Amino acid sequence: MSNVESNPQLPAKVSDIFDPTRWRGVEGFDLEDMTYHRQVERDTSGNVLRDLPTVRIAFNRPEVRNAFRPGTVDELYRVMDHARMSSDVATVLLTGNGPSPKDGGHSFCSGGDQRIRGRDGYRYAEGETADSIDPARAGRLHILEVQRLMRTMPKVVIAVVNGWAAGGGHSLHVVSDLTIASREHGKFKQTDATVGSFDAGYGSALLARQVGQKTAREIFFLAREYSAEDMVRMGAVNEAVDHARLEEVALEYGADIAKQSPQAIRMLKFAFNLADDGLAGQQVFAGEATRMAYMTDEAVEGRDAFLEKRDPDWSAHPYYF
Ligand SMILES: CC(C)(COP(=O)(O)OP(=O)(O)OC[C@H]1O[C@@H](n2cnc3c(N)ncnc32)[C@H](O)[C@@H]1OP(=O)(O)O)[C@@H](O)C(=O)NCCC(=O)NCCSC(=O)CCC(=O)c1ccccc1C(=O)O
Repeated sequence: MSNVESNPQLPAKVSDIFDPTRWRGVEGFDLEDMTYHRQVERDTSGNVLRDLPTVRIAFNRPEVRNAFRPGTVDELYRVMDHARMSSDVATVLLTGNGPSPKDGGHSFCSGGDQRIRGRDGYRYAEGETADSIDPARAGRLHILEVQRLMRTMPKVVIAVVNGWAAGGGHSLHVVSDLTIASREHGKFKQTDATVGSFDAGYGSALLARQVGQKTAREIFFLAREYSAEDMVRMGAVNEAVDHARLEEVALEYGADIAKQSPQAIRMLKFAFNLADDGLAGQQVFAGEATRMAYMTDEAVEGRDAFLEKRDPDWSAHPYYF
């Protein structure tokens, strides 16, 4: 064992392709269904030298193919929002831990946990099954709130599909900015309609933008299984990668993203979203345009003139054309 690997500060190896030397656990979260790690640089003894700009958020219920229950979605929202508000984070990797200790199956996410699905949405439960549902708490469909957060956060979200992406898990890959998938274990299947559910928002309409109307309808209406290579051909996945190298390649993507201007990345992300997101997309794009305007001397003059109770002097600021 090398010096690094024997360092007790290393996080637990939460997944087959997780390299503990590249990460530290993010403190302050008491997580049951998710894991949350920050990329770090370590010295030869394994001590952290500095944080690097990528975080890793992972589903941690591999025994049920990383299906999500309401508590999972609560945790996912909290860590995703923390990543959104961390001003030195450029890229979020969303993935699944595994393989399953029960049968060795690999999964990214298999969508809503069908065992605790009620008539009003997914129910909070003490245990794993329907008999432990909390009758006092209403059902939730708040994975859609996570989708909106992923879509509107000014960072690049990469789905790192290490196994099954099914149902609502398929939708999470669709709403991610980029997707890379395991050549051996990455599998895609839109099972919503099979279980009487339907993502009639990003999961279907945005998918149609990515792969075309006929192909998107095939994916939903036939609920067939597709490989990572199939999805690359269709245009829904950026790259199929050897399983052993999947997280390494994801970090290479993150390193390339970190070389670009943060402002350019967020303006580009919001520009890519704008037409499909309508006025909500325009609002997000326009908010960033306003932030940039506030950084100019011209906007500072407007604010200062108000505070100094004088007319603004725009003479130094031409009508650019
Ligand atoms: C993913 C599979 C294709 C994998 O198949 P396989 O490798 O053969 O494994 P299995 O033996 O089937 O599964 C192993 C083990 O895991 C359990 N399990 C798997 N998936 C789930 C699940 N989603 N919920 C509960 N349990 C699950 C399975 O029962 C086995 O347990 P054992 O005890 O060991 O028997 C396959 O597993 C599969 O098809 N899974 C179901 C996929 C699915 O239908 N998901 C739900 C789709 S609906 C949805 O996700 C709604 C989400 C949502 O909230 C939403 C709401 C409104 C609008 C939009 C959305 C949105 O989609 O986001």
